[in-house]
Amino acid sequence: MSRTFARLGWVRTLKFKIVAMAVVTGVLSALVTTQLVLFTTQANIQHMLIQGESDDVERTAALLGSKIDMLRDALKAVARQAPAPLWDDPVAMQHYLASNQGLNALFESVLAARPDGAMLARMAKDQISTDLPNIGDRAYFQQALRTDQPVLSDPLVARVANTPVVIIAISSQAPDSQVVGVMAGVLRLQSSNLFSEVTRTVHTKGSRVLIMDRAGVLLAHTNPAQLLGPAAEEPGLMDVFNRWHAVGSPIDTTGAATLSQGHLVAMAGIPDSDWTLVRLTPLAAALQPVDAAQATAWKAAGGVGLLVAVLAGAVAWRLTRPISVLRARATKMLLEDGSSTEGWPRDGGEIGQLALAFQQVVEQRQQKQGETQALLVQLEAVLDHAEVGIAFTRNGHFELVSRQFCQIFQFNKQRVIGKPTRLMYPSVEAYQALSERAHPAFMQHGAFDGEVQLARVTGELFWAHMRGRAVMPGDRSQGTIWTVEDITASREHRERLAWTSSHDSLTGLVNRPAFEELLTRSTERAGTEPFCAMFVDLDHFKQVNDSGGHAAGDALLRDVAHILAAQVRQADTVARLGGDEFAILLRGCPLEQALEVGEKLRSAVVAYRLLWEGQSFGVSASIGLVAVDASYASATEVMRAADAACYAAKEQGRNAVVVFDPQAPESLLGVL
Ligand SMILES: Nc1nc2c(ncn2[C@@H]2O[C@H](COP(=O)(O)OP(=O)(O)OP(=O)(O)O)[C@@H](O)[C@H]2O)c(=O)[nH]1
Repeated sequence: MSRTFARLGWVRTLKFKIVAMAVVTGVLSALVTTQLVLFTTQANIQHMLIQGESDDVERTAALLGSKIDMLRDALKAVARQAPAPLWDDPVAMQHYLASNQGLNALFESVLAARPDGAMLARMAKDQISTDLPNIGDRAYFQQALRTDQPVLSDPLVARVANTPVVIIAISSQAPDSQVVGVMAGVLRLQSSNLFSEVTRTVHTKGSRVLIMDRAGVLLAHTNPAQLLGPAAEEPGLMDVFNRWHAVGSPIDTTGAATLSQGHLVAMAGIPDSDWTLVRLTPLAAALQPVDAAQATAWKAAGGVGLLVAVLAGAVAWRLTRPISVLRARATKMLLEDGSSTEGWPRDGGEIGQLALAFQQVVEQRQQKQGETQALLVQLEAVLDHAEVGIAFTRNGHFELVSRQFCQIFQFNKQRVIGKPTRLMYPSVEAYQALSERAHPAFMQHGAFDGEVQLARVTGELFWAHMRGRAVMPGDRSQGTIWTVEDITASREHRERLAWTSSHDSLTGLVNRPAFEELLTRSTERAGTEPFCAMFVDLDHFKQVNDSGGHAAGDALLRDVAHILAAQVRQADTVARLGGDEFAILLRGCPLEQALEVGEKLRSAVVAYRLLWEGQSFGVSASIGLVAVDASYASATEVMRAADAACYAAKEQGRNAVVVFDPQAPESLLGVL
């Protein structure tokens, strides 16, 4: 895992980040620019599309209008030129119609009828027709009779051909303005060249063209099967149609286009007619050019973005090369000893300044190292001449030690540097105990001064006087200076002196001053911790001295001391007050129990025999016992009471234990 991170370390480099940023910025700027351009142009393109569509439909409608005009004019010319007698002569009329080739080419059929509706003649595609029905009931015929202008019929189904048609009709008048007949041209919607060009020409895939009248009847449609059907049902037209129909189906020759029901719907009224041209284009097809333009734009943006990214990346790579050189050279700088001016990047900008700064740092570091080295040599010389052991420690490790320090601990100077200071202590517990002692001292006084038991490398324990002082007061992280002095000998001497001053040299028991001190302290606490005290005086000891000599007396005193000490608890104290007098302090012992102890002592002493140079010596003990409580004001009082009880024991014949009665000190009771 860590190796993977190490391998991907270059990802975190400044160079990579700058190059990546340049690449991303290049791509993003290309994409954002494209998006902005498309966003602002899309609405314009759409508006232009709608405008173009409405203009186109308007132009087409105008064309259709002029075409209808042309048909009207043609029919009007033929009708007006027909001489009046023709209207009474069917054969002549037939000839007249047949002779007008142009008219026959324009219309599906051309007919002439008298004012009563009787058809005189009919030409259908250059053929004279014999089928001549009466058209007197036709609305367009009636309308034509009433005006001298051409009339355009509503769509209707031709009686003869049974197909949807529209008819242009015009009346013919005699010089006296009498209507002599009506001439009509039939235009078959299905095959008429009137609309076919318009409806068949599909500009956009999926678009439909239709022509409808005011009632919404389809006169022309891209699909001829829809003819005469309702325009309202045309997919995509319903909403627009309903709105148009609701305002009275105006024939507005100005083109208009709108987006509705997923279609681009363009409408324009055909001039001089009741008809409207409609073109429906599915939105997807209508906007296809916009989409195509967008796709092209995105592709171009992608290409430009890629190019910009590559260029930006390459430039950033080139520009950040000094950073890589600086990094590599700075890394090498940490490993080498001497200073070298080679390999640093030559750059006029910040990198060059950084490189120069690094070189200066290297030079300064070398200079400082030299100075530090010299200082260290001086320091070591000073340390090595000091009488006490000196060590400089930091974070629990040795950083500097003096010769004397190593001698005390028997450390190897070279090896101990960097090792934990715990090596000075006999155990982990001792190390922790010293830490707990030293910490508050450092906090309070900024220094530690105390006697500590330490251990040499060999494991040998010794007592040391340790002094520690933080290099920076209040901040031990900067290191601590320790001095260590081996005080084992002086401490033992001191302890020996202390023991001698408080113990009897013959028996090793506590001596009188020490016992009196103990008795004083115990009497002061007797109110809460009552105890018993005994005064023991050997009987006829003088005889031992006299018979066996002073040495025998000494031997007996030593043995008796051991016997007394063996009969009491560890917490109790047996003291020799002097001569053959002993005292015992029984801590926390009730009187009854103390009496038992006294009896045990008496029995043990009387049972003991000293064999000395062929002789046997024995003694007994007179014991005075006193139960000490708050009523005793001082140790002297206690001693006096015990002494009095002992005296009473002597008086009563020796080898006895007498309890001091504070109520009747004269007539002591409790003799055993
Ligand atoms: N061997 C020896 N004798 C000592 C020492 N100190 C005192 N004595 C002697 O101990 C004796 C104590 O005297 P006493 O207590 O009067 O003699 P005792 O024979 O025990 O008399 P009672 O107490 O009345 O029974 C004296 O003879 C002292 O010289 C000592 O350190 N060593």
